[in-house]
Amino acid sequence: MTLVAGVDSSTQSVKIVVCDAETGAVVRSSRAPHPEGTAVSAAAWWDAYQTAARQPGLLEGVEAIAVGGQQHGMVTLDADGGLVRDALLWNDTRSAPDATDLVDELGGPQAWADAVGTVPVASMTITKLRWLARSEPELADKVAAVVLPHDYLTWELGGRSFAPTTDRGDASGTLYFDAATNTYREDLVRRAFGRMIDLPRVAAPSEVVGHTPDGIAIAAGTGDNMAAGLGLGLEAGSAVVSLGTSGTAFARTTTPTHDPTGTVAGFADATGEFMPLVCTLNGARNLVATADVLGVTLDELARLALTAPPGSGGLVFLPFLEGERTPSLPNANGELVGLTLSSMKPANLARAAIEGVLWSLAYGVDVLRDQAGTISAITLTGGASQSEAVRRIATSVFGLPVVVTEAFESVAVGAARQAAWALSGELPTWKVPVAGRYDPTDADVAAADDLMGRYTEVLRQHFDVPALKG
Ligand SMILES: Nc1ncnc2c1ncn2[C@@H]1O[C@H](COP(=O)(O)OP(=O)(O)O)[C@@H](O)[C@H]1O
Ligand SMILES: O=C(CO)[C@@H](O)[C@H](O)COP(=O)(O)O
Repeated sequence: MTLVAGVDSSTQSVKIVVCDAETGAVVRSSRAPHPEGTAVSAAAWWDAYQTAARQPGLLEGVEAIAVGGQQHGMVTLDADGGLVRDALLWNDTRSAPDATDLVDELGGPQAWADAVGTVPVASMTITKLRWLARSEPELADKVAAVVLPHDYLTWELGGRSFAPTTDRGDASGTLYFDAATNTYREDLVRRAFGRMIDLPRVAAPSEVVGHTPDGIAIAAGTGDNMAAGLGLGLEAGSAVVSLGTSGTAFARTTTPTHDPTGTVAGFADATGEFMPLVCTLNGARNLVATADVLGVTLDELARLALTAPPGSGGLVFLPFLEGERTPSLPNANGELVGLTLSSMKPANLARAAIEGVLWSLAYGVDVLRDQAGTISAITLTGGASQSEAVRRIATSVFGLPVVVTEAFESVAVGAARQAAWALSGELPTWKVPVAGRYDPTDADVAAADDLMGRYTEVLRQHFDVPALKG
């Protein structure tokens, strides 16, 4: 059996899977936690990878490996390859004013949508470059190169024996890469940082970029969402909704998108096509926080939520516990609206948290449809997709068929599939372990419409969101 490995280096942890290159079946796996916080040393991710990889026999017989990594994080290297400062992560909002400045300087949101397919918000690497140049000029002076989390791990995996590489999927999240022409926009780097820096070479989707000291072929790797797309075999016409630390909704298109409202980011995927994507800062952790407040486990939260009616008795939970990126409200706090003697029940709060987190992505799917065309089903993935309540409530929030998988590390498996592609030169067809499909009833579709109306109205009343659809 030919074996390949995939790595998911995401916000909260690293996961490694070893798969049969022919079928994709996972034969071994391991994981290790990442440090908390929105500014983290990239060395800690490499340490976590090494801890997970030390599991006896894990990588035995593996012939190729690839890394899917959390997107956008700014990893700064000096001329000797040392880390200049902690990486600022995708969910670090300190560069929000820099995003506003960059949007204005280029001539507004449409100019950015035209240039690189995406309007800057604090998550994007380019805004972090500007923040660094403005806020820490002495450190900025030391920066020779900037790479993304997956680029850094790929480089370390190769024992730093080749120059850093990236792929067009992850590069498209920097906002100084134009995925329509596959070129870096050096003018935008200079605009943000004041000078040019070394950037990783953009490898082809099925390329072997180097080898580990043990002789394992290393594939290009990609962003975690792009890897999940590969792991789930995403095709045009459906969307993936991921509930990890972030919430994301993304589709696959053959042409680039350019959404000037900033809701949909015009990223590239890991196959050579495009991946329009909506991302929120508030995924699974809002559910964890709600379970904590209610003093219950995540399983109990799910059981409780399923005892409440659709609409949670009138409770509306705007899930902005970590500020928000889509819509762009970096300084927002969450809101719980509609408290009455009858609605203020633990079960309603449990369900409202799930409805709120899913609603923000249902809103995203609505806008995604405008950009990507028909979306006729949703596949759920990410840590919180294992919640029975999330799975069952999703149909009455999206009003669409919802496909769920067995417990499945879609990012790590997608990275492994890319490794198999690089090894053989053929993208293998792997079976996705689908556990079930929930088709919405007429009542679910009506509940989804009602929820969308109520949430959009509360959002409109409580926050200034000029580009709000509907
Ligand atoms: N049954 C569940 N219900 C809700 N949240 C869950 C459940 N299982 C795991 N999670 C949450 O999912 C998150 C981890 O998901 P994951 O996709 O691995 O995140 P990331 O890729 O961002 O590190 C954690 O916050 C964890 O608490
Ligand atoms: O910023 C984005 C997508 O644009 C996030 O989706 C990050 O890629 C982090 O992902 P998770 O750690 O939540 O999987």
